[in-house]
Amino acid sequence: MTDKVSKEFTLEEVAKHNKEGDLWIVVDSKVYDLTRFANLHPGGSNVLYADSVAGKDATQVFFGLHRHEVLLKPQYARLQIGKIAGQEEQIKAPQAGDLSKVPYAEPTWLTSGYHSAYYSDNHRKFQHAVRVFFETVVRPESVKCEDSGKRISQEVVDKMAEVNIIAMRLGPGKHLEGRTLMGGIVKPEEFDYFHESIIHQELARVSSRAVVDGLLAGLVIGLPPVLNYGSSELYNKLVPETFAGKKYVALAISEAFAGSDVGGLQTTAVRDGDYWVVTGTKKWITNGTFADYFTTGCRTETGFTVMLIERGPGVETKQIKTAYSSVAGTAYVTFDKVRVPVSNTLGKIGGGMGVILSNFNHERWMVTATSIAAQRLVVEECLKWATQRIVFGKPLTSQAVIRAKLASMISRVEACQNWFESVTYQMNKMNYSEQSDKLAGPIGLLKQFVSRTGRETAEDATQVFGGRALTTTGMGKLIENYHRTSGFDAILAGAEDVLADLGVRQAIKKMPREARL
Ligand code: HEM
Repeated sequence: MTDKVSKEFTLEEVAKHNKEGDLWIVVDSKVYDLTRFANLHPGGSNVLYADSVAGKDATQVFFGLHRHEVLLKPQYARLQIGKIAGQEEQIKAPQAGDLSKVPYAEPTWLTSGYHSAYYSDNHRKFQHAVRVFFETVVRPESVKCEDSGKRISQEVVDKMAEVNIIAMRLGPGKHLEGRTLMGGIVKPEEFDYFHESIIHQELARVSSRAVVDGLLAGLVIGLPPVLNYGSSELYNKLVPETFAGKKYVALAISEAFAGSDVGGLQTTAVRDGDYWVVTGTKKWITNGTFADYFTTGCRTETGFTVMLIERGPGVETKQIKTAYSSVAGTAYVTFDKVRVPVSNTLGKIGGGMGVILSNFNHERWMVTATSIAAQRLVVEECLKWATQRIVFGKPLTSQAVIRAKLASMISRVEACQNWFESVTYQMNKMNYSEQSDKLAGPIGLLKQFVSRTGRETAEDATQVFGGRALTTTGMGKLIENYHRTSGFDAILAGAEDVLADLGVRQAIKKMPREARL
């Protein structure tokens, strides 16, 4: 006995069902009965009754107008009543963990037949497990939360905690000791920055820009000062509850008064015995709407001091509407005479600038990792679209101007990835203070380069997709999202121009006195 979808028809049989009240079509060898669906079709019913569509093989026109995922949705998949005898489906549904076969859709280290100086088989095994996790657990949540603007559910956070993804997003270090990472694929002492970068890049492949931040980016940037500069009491309190996904942290540095110019901050902490009394405001605080702790930069008598402030009396957060989804929890935070134990000070009193500046490196590096993965996805989308889209009777790829745009996009993402890998290798070889000294400049330059190329790629991709890149649903939805949000990479963790300047200033500082032409 054959089931419904394997029932076989000939094209001649399908051709008889070509009118209102009796409408079949073929897409990629599969026969769909659209008789009842026609009136519900979001693109209207009349397009389906066209001579070139009704009762015909509509594969080409279908893929000019819809993403493959439409056919995979249960409500549409069940319209299939059989297949064409002698034909096999060509466009396979991707399986969780699959590597894309589209050229440049994966970095070379994941592309069959290519080699890498940096990645081992352990990284590949790890990457596969992380991709399966993100595609099966995070992607569905990402789609839901991007639309609703609601924070990521506790259920997903719990699953991330279970495999220690939250802990791993903070990089290698003693905080990983004794933990089973991704089911034991990598030992804590072998976990390196390439492993970490895999997590950031896989996350960016399945998520919108806002979800990348909503998935506890605040913790990734707010917790390291506690790990690196906090007392052992603070460490022992925060590490278990945050890595278990039960408490959230935000980094509260920027203010309406000062963004990249950290020196201009106005939030003040005044000493009162064993307490600081903190008053001021913070703006653009990622995850601030739901954070339990705020790693906060304050002006103190002797300079700038960083401290951990727990949500409690005097702490208020309210959501700021931004160009991306409120799933990121972007907040305006007010501290009104908040009493903070002096033991919550991170680093030396008055030594906050060093705490913040050294913390920036990892954050900026992480932003480049996610930005590069997002750009690569845009390249993949453009290559697919330009191949399947027929204009003036030919695929878009037959237009030299489109090929030139693809050339620029591919070159940019490859340049970014290669520079990123080289910096990541240096991070693996350096301790924290060496990184602070030697990599602040290069990471600043790398980040400004990556965010700039990202916006150029967003522009190019928008031209390739045309009007489809302007709608939040349908063929160009990822391009629309990327175009709308790629600017975040250029601002968050240090504005592009400031970082370019930082990189050059660091280089000038290190110019040898004897250097002459
Ligand atoms: C199994 C068959 C089909 C299903 C399940 C289906 C489903 C959909 C869905 C869900 C949309 C909304 C946009 C999106 O989410 O991508 C859509 C839009 C559309 N569909 Fe279909 N469709 C089918 C076949 C066709 C065919 C054969 C044509 C041929 C002309 C067609 C023409 C359109 C058009 C013109 C739009 C509007 C596109 C836009 O706004 O850019 N559809 N369809």
